[in-house]
Amino acid sequence: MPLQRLPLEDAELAFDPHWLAREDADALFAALRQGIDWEVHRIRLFGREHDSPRLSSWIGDAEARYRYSGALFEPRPWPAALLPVRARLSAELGARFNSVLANRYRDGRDAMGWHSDDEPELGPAPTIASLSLGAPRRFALKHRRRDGLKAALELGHGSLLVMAGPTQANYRHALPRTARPVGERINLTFRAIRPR
Ligand SMILES: O=C(O)CCC(=O)C(=O)O
Ligand SMILES: [Fe+2]
Repeated sequence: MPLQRLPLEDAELAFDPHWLAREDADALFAALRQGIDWEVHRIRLFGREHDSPRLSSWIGDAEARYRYSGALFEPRPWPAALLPVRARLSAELGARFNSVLANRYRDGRDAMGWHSDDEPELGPAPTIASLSLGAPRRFALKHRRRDGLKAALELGHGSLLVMAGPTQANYRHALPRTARPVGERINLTFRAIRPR
């Protein structure tokens, strides 16, 4: 099934719940869980440094340095398992991704707070391709200025969500904590970074 446009005013979203076949998603999850050097990134929130509540790795081509939540990240090299995924995304989306932020949510306490991916390195209308593996989690979006404009969707194993155009300028998004018992999840956000 191809990517389906999701109707949400002031956003440009496309979704495919089964972008990766089950077996391919299983294999990629296992390869990344074991093959990435997962770290706890420090993030700045309201002027204070904290450990982020998840494991992360910033991966990319050498030029893809990235300032994220107040810290500068030098990219790690691409794991072999990600190269065919990057090539397929680039071909299907007509976008040239040079980096990916990998996040691993160990259980329902791991999460990501409200933010927009609007760092200057991404440019004004970035195309960000978000591939999810493992346990399904709820992903929420809310408009930055227009009260009541919001959406939520479940990002399951092998699903692809593409956020493009004005989405980051107009919306924040989050991966909320949950008290439900949930298994591990890995999310990959493919990005095109323009070096400063
Ligand atoms: O885990 C997710 O689905 C969200 C990740 C995200 O928003 C990000 O990496 O910027
Ligand atoms: Fe994000």
